Amino acid sequence: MNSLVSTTAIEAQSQAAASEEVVRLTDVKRRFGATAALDGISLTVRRGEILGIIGRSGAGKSTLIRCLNGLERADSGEILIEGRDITGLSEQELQRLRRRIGMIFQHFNLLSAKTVEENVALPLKIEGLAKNERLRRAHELLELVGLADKAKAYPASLSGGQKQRVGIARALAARPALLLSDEATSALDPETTRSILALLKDINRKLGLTILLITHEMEVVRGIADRVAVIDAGRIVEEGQVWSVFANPQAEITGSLLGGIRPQLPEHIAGRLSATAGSEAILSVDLAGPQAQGALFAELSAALPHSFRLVHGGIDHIQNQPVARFFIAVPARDPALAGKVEQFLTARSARVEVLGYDTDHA
Ligand SMILES: Nc1ncnc2c1ncn2[C@@H]1O[C@H](COP(=O)(O)OP(=O)(O)OP(=O)(O)O)[C@@H](O)[C@H]1O
Repeated sequence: MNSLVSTTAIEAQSQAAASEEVVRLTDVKRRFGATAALDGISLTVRRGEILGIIGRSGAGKSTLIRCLNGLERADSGEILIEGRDITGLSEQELQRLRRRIGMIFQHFNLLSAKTVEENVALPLKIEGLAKNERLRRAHELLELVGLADKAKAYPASLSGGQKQRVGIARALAARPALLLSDEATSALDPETTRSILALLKDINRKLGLTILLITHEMEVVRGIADRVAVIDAGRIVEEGQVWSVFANPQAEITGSLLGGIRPQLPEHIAGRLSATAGSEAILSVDLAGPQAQGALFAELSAALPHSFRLVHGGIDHIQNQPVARFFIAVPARDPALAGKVEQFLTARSARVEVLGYDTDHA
């Protein structure tokens, strides 16, 4: 049966109601002594969705993932997997639950003494499937992850990216309802990371697989997630569609995690900004959606000629939505000009901030 839940009528009903939610956490808490590792986490992951959970080291990501697969017990709160609360399950029931949850890890966790096909088939051996069935399924999965020719190889002869492909095939062997990815690309170089994220996205589309991934890299979230939840000190401090959180981060931690992949004011300019006076005012301009396509600056130029010059920035496309961030310089000789430019842009849904005055621009 393709479910964790046993077949009493009431349970079947509640499962149907919750079938679109593979995961639902409500006010989950877990302390270690004085440390609140999880301090009231509530979130949902819908079927077929990819949710990215991002946070700094120590934010609570591993504790969250361990609570989800039952390796850690929550102190309080509710954890529903496919509509069933797992917080009170016995060890034996948790083992059955884990079959519904595939996991991939930063360091792959492959068995070095077993071949690739044996690694992939292992979860099915535990399930009690006959050997020819196990190998048939393993080959099907190796085909899916592009490693059909490595079935007889040992993990030591594979690259990091190939090892993670084996890890993904193994995680999918028992047809899980949920794939948990624990920093699965953190040990990989950027190009291999991109290929693994593309593979996960492809599997998500082909199989409708629900994926919850934890990471400390916004690039990973940007590359694959539908929604993102930002975790800090055991709390979800921000949550939303990836493009919208990238376009308009609310929490300070989100802004800082985004720092590496959003345009930033070049350091040599930032370093010489004055808070009060200079030859140009430097403004940051954030835009998302149709307004971010670029016509806005042409309109600004037409409405207020010679009112600005572009300093830095660009347009990104996230989940097919344009997300733009520019830095512009407005001559300070007319003290009212920066205010007029700001007004023009904010009236058209841009977020504008005066960062300071450039003291050195000729
Ligand atoms: N078994 C434990 N005993 C004591 N403290 C713990 C334990 N597990 C986690 N913690 C503490 O709980 C907090 C959250 O830890 P957790 O490992 O969940 O964070 P994380 O976001 O996964 O960090 P990282 O990215 O570094 O793995 C940290 O302050 C950590 O020191």
